[in-house]
Amino acid sequence: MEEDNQCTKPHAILVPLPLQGHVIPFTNLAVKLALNGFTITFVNTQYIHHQITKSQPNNKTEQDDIFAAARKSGLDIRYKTVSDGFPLAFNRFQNLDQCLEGHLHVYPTHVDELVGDLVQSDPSITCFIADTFHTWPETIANKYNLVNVSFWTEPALVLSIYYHLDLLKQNGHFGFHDKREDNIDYIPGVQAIEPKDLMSYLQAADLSSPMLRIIYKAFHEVKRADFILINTVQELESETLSALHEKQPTYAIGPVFPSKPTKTIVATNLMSEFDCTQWLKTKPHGSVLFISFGSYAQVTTKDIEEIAHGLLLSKVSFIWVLRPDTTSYEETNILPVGFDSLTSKKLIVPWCSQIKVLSHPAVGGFLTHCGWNSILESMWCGVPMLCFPLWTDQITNRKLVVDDWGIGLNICDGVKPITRVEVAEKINHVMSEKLGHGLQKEIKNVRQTMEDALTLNGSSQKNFFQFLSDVKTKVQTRN
Ligand SMILES: O=c1ccn([C@@H]2O[C@H](COP(=O)(O)OP(=O)(O)O[C@H]3O[C@H](CO)[C@@H](O)[C@H](O)[C@H]3O)[C@@H](O)[C@H]2O)c(=O)[nH]1
Repeated sequence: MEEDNQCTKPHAILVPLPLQGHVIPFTNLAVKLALNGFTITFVNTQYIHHQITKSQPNNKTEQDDIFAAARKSGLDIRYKTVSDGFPLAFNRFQNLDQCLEGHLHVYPTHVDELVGDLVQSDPSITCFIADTFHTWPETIANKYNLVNVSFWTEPALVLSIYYHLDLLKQNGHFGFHDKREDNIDYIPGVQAIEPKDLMSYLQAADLSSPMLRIIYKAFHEVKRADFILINTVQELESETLSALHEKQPTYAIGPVFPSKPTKTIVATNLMSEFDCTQWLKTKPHGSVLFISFGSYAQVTTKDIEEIAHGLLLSKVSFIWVLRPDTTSYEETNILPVGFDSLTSKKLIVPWCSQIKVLSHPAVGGFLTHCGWNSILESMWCGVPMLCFPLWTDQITNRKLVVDDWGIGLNICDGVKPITRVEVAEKINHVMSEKLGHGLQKEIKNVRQTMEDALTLNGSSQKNFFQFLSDVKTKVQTRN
């Protein structure tokens, strides 16, 4: 019996991109797979592991192994760390290009070595689940005869655009200094989209940046994956998903959250969390605006100043997550003079549990940089958004939120700089019961769609079970 179980129980190695917005959905996926009979070996970089343990309240037993509590609860999740090639003290964000070069050339060698050791010591390992942004999954999966699964942590729309870079190039919308400016209407499953809504990397002038080289390689690589998992919902992006599915087996399994999103048993925070619960308790229903720009995007001091003044003009209560590196790695005093004085209307924190804050009934709006996790969490909590996209997929995600789904507003038109008056106006629109009624109605529908997708017969659950079954078949037929 034991032997049979060993043979049929799939064992997957999971390797997220070493960034907060990727580690969170990967951790949730690990738990979801383990709850459904997988053995998991989860691999974080030593740097990510160090950041997580540093951010934990003292004396927590899971400090050395973030999955210790999950294992105690019966889940078979093992934990490994790997070097990304840089010393722990190296500032990866401040030296982004150097860090990306390392990710292209050094990090894969370490992952390869680790996977080789793991596979040799444990032949039950059959499956390799890596972030789509990694540039080497095919090589490693092939070398060790593992089923190759790509996990995409952004919307299907964004995947589809990267997937069809060749079409964008052929049609002159990408890869040229004088690019076409008309709509892009030839990507399978994607409605006509304006070039200004493309991800920032595809709008950049430098065509040989390390980031673009990663993109070329990663989206060449993904085409050889056996399966693609996407953290989205079928009903929200059905045409795009169908078109992708025609190319490769693609499964929309989102939102990939813990079963109780506000009570996760695995530590993932890279920064220490401030508890906002007591403060929120004192606020009326729907009266608080939450503001966060995710884990690493940077904002100009000028924009911070306009947002700060806009907040004061709007007169709403708010929680603002201002990471110490929000504007730069040197500047710490970024708020306008006078803004920082304590009033009961505002709470400024370096980091908090975003999902806990968004789930609180006092929160009525979210000024967000449009990271995909933030969007999924806001939709799940039924909180309308004010969109302030900064770079990468956030630009394209904004289109989904504002133009396609009608669950958010633009903070500005994206051409002219943001102004405090406009910021205040938009905040009051989103937060007003009357003016924000349309947004609230739409977001309730989206929340229902997500909830339905996660029921036993819902699309995400069915897709997930189909994936489990397909992966098992594939494992059995590996040569
Ligand atoms: O105080 C905070 C702020 C954020 N979060 C969490 O951190 C995650 C942030 O993820 P996301 O909103 O996606 O933003 P980024 O950290 O910027 O994520 C990166 O990864 C995402 C997924 O690939 C992309 O969509 C983004 O553009 C990219 O910047 C979310 O789960 C938040 O709940 C907290 O828990 N507390």
